[in-house]
Amino acid sequence: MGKVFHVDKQIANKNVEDSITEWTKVVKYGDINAENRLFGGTLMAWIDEVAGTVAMRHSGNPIATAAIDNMQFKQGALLGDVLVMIGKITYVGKTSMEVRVDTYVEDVKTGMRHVLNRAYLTEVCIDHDGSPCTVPYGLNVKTENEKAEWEGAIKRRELRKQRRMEGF
Ligand SMILES: CCCCCCCCCCCCCCCC(=O)SCCNC(=O)CCNC(=O)[C@H](O)C(C)(C)COP(=O)(O)OP(=O)(O)OC[C@H]1O[C@@H](n2cnc3c(N)ncnc32)[C@H](O)[C@@H]1OP(=O)(O)O
Repeated sequence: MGKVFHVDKQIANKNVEDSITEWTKVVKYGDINAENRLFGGTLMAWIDEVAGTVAMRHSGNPIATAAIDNMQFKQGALLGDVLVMIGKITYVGKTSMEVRVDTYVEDVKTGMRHVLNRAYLTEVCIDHDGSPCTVPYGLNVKTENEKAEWEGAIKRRELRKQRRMEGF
């Protein structure tokens, strides 16, 4: 586990582009089921890793995934497909961050990308004993898109809170 920041409040802001993370993966034999399709669980693990990397790059701190929203598979990916995964931070709370990960299948002939999955993940900064700690950096929200994501994140946060209060 990396070094842990110990701050009571956020010390500075970072930009969304400071931690944007893009991964390209080719679907290989070890990733597919008997129908030559990418396992959903494998994709979930990759999404988790992309989001975790974004959150670690934003906070400079160890993190844990608290929640993953919305794992709809809009289409499947097949053996040999090229996947592009783009993760970006959308919101920073006191100890948690929301990260959006978009996954596309890219047609290598045309460069066209088709959406496979969109997920929002809640990543929490943790200290040496695994307890939540302050995210050292806030977020500069500059563009209209970034503002819309931030406002959407506040609504999603409320929904998650409500779900937790209802016990699931
Ligand atoms: C330096 C650069 C290096 C880059 C190089 C990268 C290298 C490559 C990286 C690979 C990256 C892999 C990334 C994998 C990441 C895992 O796989 S982690 C493993 C799976 N996850 C876990 O084990 C977590 C288990 N859960 C827990 O430990 C605790 O529930 C947590 C998450 C620490 C939260 O603790 P808690 O006491 O319940 O927290 P609580 O005080 O109630 O809430 C704290 C915050 O979390 C939020 N929260 C808590 N529970 C939830 C929930 N269920 N839903 C939504 N929000 C929640 C709260 O709203 C609150 O937010 P703020 O208002 O403070 O912003």
